Amino acid sequence: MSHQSAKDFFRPLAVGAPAPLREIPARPSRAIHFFDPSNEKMAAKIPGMVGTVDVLLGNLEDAVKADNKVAAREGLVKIAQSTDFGPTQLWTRINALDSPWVLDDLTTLVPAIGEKLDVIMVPKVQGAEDIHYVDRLLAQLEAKAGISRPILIHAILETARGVANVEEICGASPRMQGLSLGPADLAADRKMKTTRVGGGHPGYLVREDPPRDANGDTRVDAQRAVFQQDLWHYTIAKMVDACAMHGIYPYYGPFGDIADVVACEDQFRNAFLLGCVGTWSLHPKQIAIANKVFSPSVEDIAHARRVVAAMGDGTGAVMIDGKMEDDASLKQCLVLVALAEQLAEIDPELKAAYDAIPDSEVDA
Ligand SMILES: CC(=O)SCCNC(=O)CCNC(=O)[C@H](O)C(C)(C)COP(=O)(O)OP(=O)(O)OC[C@H]1O[C@@H](n2cnc3c(N)ncnc32)[C@H](O)[C@@H]1OP(=O)(O)O
Ligand SMILES: O=CC(=O)O
Ligand SMILES: [Mg+2]
Repeated sequence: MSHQSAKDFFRPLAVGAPAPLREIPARPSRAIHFFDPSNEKMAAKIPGMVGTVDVLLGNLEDAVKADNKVAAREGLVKIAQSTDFGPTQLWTRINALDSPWVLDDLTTLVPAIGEKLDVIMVPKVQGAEDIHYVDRLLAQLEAKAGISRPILIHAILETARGVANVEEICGASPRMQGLSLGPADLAADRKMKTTRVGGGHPGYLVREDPPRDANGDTRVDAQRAVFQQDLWHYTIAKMVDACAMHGIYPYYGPFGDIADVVACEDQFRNAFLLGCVGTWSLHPKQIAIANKVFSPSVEDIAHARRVVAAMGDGTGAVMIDGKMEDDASLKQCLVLVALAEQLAEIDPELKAAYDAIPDSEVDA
């Protein structure tokens, strides 16, 4: 394996390409909303969705019919050129690197709309070599088109090899913005015996121990509580650690049961609690769920502010409501407070809710 020297890591990979970023900005991205630019009805709704969602993503890969790949690419160019995205980020998901479409995706999109594209999502990433390929090609295309700032890369974690290589993927380029879990492709690649797009499975469970009868014999046939488990816990946790280590951002991915808004909210919340900053939205009704889940609750912010106020210079230990707080719990509270401040800047409703927290709930 060859190793790049540290001094070369932040050098542009093509003469005339913009300088790589040293830090990936923490921009709100609670929902990455997918649309198919070749679907005229869906595409017509996109300009009206600006400002209602943190990220709009023109999807060119799976879920776009093979016959519509060119129309999707051209549709995205048209929408991007004719829309002012204001505070909303514009992302795209290109086709897989081994597909017949991806080269044209990149060589078309960067010159046409590169100045408006914030992030390119790359599916089915297997290892650092896939990121290096896209990195160099983007630098060449940016240089040729005179793009003023680097387009960032987001990888989908959806192959067993990608999961095994997750740390090297995160650190493969200063363009790396983040990772999303791709539970549908990952399940297929791992040969999991499921048929769903994300979410849980009733067969993946643990069962309460059997009771004993008067003779002390176990009654395995007795009614026993079962607890459904999270199929995605291991991968999400591994992804979160790899992203945190490299200063980039982890996201849950798709939740395919559009009608089950309750389980969708649960899956999103598990990801939020484990450290993810956002998720995908496949249908307009998933945007509100994502925005709610990935914004800290008013109760959490009230508590976090109390801890910050009580902890003074940030050292030592205090008791609040019978619980010990110290430097470490303060740091968790500061994560939530910083996120709330960032979201309040772009979401007036959230700002009003956080501003309405009475001082009496904050003063220790
Ligand atoms: C495993 C993976 O790779 S996941 C990522 C790839 N998958 C995707 O991107 C899927 C994106 N979403 C979709 O294709 C669609 O939402 C579907 C197929 C899931 C459901 O579509 P429909 O059956 O049309 O949904 P529904 O009838 O509820 O749509 C209601 C309205 O919302 C619109 N709509 C649906 N999805 C979207 C969307 N993602 N963005 C914008 N508008 C949408 C519909 O056009 C429809 O408009 P109308 O009221 O003017 O008729
Ligand atoms: O692309 C997403 C997935 O789950 O597969
Ligand atoms: Mg996939």
